[in-house]
Amino acid sequence: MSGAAKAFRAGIVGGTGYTGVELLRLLVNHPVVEVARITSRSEAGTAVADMFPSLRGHLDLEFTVPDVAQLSECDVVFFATPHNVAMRMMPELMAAGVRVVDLSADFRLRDADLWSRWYGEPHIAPELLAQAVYGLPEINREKIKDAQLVACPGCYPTAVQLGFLPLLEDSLIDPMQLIANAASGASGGGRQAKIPMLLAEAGDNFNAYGASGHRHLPEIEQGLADIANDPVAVTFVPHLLPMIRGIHATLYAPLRDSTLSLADIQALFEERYANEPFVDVMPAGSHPQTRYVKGANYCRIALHRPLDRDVIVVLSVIDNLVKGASGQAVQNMNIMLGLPERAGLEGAALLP
Ligand SMILES: NC(=O)C1=CN([C@@H]2O[C@H](COP(=O)(O)OP(=O)(O)OC[C@H]3O[C@@H](n4cnc5c(N)ncnc54)[C@H](OP(=O)(O)O)[C@@H]3O)[C@@H](O)[C@H]2O)C=CC1
Ligand SMILES: CC(=O)N[C@@H](CCC(=O)OP(=O)(O)O)C(=O)O
Repeated sequence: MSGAAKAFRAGIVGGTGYTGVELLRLLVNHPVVEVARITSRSEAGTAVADMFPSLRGHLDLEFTVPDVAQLSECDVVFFATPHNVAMRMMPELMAAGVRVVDLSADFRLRDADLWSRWYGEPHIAPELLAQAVYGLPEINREKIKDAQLVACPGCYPTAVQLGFLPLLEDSLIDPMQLIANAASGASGGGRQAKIPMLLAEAGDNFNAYGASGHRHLPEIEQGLADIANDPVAVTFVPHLLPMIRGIHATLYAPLRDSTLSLADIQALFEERYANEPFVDVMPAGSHPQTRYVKGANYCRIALHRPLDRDVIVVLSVIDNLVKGASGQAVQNMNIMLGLPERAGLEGAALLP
């Protein structure tokens, strides 16, 4: 454990969940950011390395109860809490001038009424929704630089938006007929997940859920409509896969111009993502696997045009806890603090 102080101090609210411990895993290797505060109401006073022995030797810190004054001493505060928590503390933290990266859904939707329809209670801080910048760097990098509050995208919305993005930006597909089938590992349900995530329920099984309407649908449609500059309609069906980490999204889009070849579209994707440090366009016709991104901050994408028909199939994979949550949060923090975007996120995926 190095005793040398680093240049920036980070706080984490909600450090005992999967995204909290993933933030810790990434930040202990960050060259210039140190975790100075980490909160848990239930584990206050417990050493972080006692709760998470995976961090023994990396971090000498105890959980404390969430306290705005203490958090205000940090350069950036992450919320790794369930929905409906960050919005309660946000007005006070924002007034204290703290910069915040929220991993929950509290500030992802711009419309407070839409938010409360999907999240089940009135929004506590609707006046802050307009200030929140949606934290998908591939779209909002410039706005993220100066943002005080960044709302990190959900895991499914990250995989889906990055897959459709170049096609919608160039109006190549019919935005009203998009289909996204996506499957997630069980860590997507969080550490407090209920019965469906038990090994005996989720193991050796595969099922769709939320097919009649999942809370990520309005977020996906809001993001894609911004990209398309037009209304979009997406049929989105999430599935639970018996694995720990990873999302595999299979996206289907009707092509507007049948004279475009797969090679043309591949070239478009390669050009659009050429300068993106964390989006990898694989050779056309390949099949990205979730293990190609396990533990890493990448989204890997591959394109298909089956039998040369007028449908583009995009395969998009991420690690739900990294590019889908904590890695993307660190990427946003790097942009906000003017640091190299890859700082702390250099690691390659874990294989096998
Ligand atoms: N798992 C994933 O793949 C992804 C998750 N997310 C989102 O990230 C967020 C965190 O998820 P996850 O890591 O699974 O953790 P949990 O949802 O299990 O949240 C756990 C943390 O929040 C703290 N917490 C709970 N209630 C409160 C409260 N009222 N005030 C302060 N702290 C509270 C808990 O500590 P204590 O109760 O001890 O205070 C605990 O540390 C969620 O919004 C989730 O939806 C986003 C993308 C992907
Ligand atoms: C497998 C599983 O249950 N996944 C979660 C979504 C993942 C997630 O945490 O969503 P947020 O980013 O919005 O928090 C679900 O479907 O509710």
